Amino acid sequence: MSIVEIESEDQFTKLTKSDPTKLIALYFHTPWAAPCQTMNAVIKTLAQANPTTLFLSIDADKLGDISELFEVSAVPYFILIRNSTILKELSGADPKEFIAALNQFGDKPSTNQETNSSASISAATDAATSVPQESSASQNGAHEEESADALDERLKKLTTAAPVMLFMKGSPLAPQCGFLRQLVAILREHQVRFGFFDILKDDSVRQGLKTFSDWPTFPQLYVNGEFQGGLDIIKESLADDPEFFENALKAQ
Ligand SMILES: N[C@@H](CCC(=O)N[C@@H](CS)C(=O)NCC(=O)O)C(=O)O
Ligand code: FES
Repeated sequence: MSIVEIESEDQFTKLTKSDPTKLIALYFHTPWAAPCQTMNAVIKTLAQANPTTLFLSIDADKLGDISELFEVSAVPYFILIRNSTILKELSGADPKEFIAALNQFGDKPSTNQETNSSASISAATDAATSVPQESSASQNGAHEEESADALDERLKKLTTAAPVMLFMKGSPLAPQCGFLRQLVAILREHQVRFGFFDILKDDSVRQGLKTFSDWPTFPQLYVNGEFQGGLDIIKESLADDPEFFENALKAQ
């Protein structure tokens, strides 16, 4: 089964109810988020390699009601469902995590398909080098010898990966501390769509960003590649200007 691009809520309801025992993979994305561009290719490959799984692709901006139903506040976002039960939720552009979840909950593909899929999946994974969350590869030492310049370059890319980028501990659905929870709530309240990076997955980014932004703590919020501040500063900025986010997004 290839991937179905959802056009309406009705179509979504019909498809998700048609065969409850089938594994359904929801892929939330937006046209503007750079990490989604990479994941689009990965998802296409995975849909071909896992014909028994129903892949539904959902534009989170266009289909806000479905996104709200699943409390999707950042993209890319994945949800695996079977028998109307959420088996797994994943956020961020880490193809490896998604592939592992599919292997865990999906039906095993035939040997032939397995060979094909692992080849193309690793190609798709390689393509993800410059996007957020991929750098969790540093956990396995992939960035061990990263020079100061290379880190600086990577931070520049990360801070501009989406118009609004939040550097946080954990993910928007599972913020790992109260400061993060508050800032995520503020962003939701103002209906700001944002990309995020989990700094707990990459210590080089965690430490490097403190120097890069000249700011010692997290959360850190970037708009159009410009550092805006941590939680307290964002609260102050909003008190001074209720349209702070709109204005920051307009400024180039
Ligand atoms: N008042 C700060 C609170 C942020 C804060 O104190 N964060 C700490 C604890 S989450 C931090 O990031 N420490 C540095 C680290 O964990 O690397 C703000 O406005 O953002
Ligand atoms: S992780 Fe402890 S206060 Fe944020």
